[in-house]
Amino acid sequence: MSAIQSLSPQGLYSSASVPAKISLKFTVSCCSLAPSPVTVVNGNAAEKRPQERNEIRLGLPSKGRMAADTIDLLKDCQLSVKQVNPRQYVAEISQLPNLEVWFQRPKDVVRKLVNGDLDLGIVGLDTVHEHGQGNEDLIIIHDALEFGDCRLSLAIPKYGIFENVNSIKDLAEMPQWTPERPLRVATGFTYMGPKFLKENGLKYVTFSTADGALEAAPAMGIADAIVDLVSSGTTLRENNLKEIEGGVILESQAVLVASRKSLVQRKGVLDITHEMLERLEAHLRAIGQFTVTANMRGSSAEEVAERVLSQPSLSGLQGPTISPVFCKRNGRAVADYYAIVICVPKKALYKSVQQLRAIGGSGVLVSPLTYIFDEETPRWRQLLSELGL
Ligand SMILES: Nc1ncnc2c1ncn2[C@@H]1O[C@H](COP(=O)(O)OP(=O)(O)OP(=O)(O)O)[C@@H](O)[C@H]1O
Ligand SMILES: O=P(O)(O)OC[C@H]1O[C@H](OP(=O)(O)OP(=O)(O)O)[C@H](O)[C@@H]1O
Ligand SMILES: [Mg+2]
Repeated sequence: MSAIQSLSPQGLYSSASVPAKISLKFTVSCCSLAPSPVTVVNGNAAEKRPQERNEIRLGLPSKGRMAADTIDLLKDCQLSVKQVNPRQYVAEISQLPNLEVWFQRPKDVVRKLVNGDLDLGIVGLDTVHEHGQGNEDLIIIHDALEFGDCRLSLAIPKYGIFENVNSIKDLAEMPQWTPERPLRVATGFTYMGPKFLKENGLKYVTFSTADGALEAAPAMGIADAIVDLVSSGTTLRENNLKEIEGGVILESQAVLVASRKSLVQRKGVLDITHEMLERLEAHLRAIGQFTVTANMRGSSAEEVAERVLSQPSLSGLQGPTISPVFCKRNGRAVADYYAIVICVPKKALYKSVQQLRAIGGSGVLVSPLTYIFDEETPRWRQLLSELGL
């Protein structure tokens, strides 16, 4: 987990800060980062200042590919978002009283966190970086919610003058780019795109922007390169474009992000954050694991434990649980068999089953795990230390 790093506001190419040799075609659509205005009627605030509200606000994506996955993830954490109809932008989570859920476009979630109109949000890391623009009030609470995986990448055509260009260094060294004929880049990432190219030594660049289907721009002759999100790579491939070495700007997935000010100053935000973090971590840890039980003949629990621990994939989370399985013999309860219970990473399941069999395990049962609650989540400890608490 980390707060947003190395995105200093100086990196933004505003018309005032763009180096003379780089011209920008687009106008960066600018949101006001100042607090919402307060209407004063007869000397009283007619509208509550953001700082004065009592409710805690969580912003979730109202539309797009993140929306459904966010609701599903919360549901899997037993946090069901009650939205009466899809056009209603406010909802609640009955398990978290005093929390209001507000559905907003992902970029507006970030803007409103910065403004103080939201306290917490779930969006892609790319959106946090692009629309947070290095604002130090934003703090990433959970950096890997395991959906919305993609990367922000620079891509160029596979053909023509780019045929042998395979790295960002090659691209920067191309003699074609001059003040009269700069590299033309199409991107919706008007903060991160220019910042990245500048940092990588591209001197003569212009940018244009569009809301979608950017991959068409090079073939249409509108741009030489694009900066856009890539997931499977299909859209790039289908449009004869390629990524190049050093051209990945950011690896992204869904994150839980908060306003540092809210966490520290607004009553209850830290408690709700703790509960959400615990539920998310318990669920996300569990989905990568199976519970495996097996029976094993042995003379004692210790002897069985030694056999189990001799295998590299069978140590479980904190070591195996081994319990005697009793049967009645000559009127006495005796244990010839022991039941072993371990947690196994999903990826290592088959290897673990093979190892269990190799040491005499039989009747192997595999079941999914729903939650793994640890004593305290490392992300919580790290958050407290980042907040200086
Ligand atoms: N191809 C993809 N695969 C996986 N995740 C993606 C992909 N494209 C985008 N994302 C993630 O989903 C987020 C939302 O993307 P989406 O296209 O739904 O909304 P948006 O681009 O913010 O909205 P709009 O296109 O209306 O401006 C992105 O910020 C990114 O984190
Ligand atoms: O690598 P892939 O799996 O092919 O995904 C990448 C595409 O997904 C996103 O587009 P989106 O579907 O959001 O469409 P839009 O940007 O044109 O609205 C992104 O802008 C790329 O175009
Ligand atoms: Mg899109």
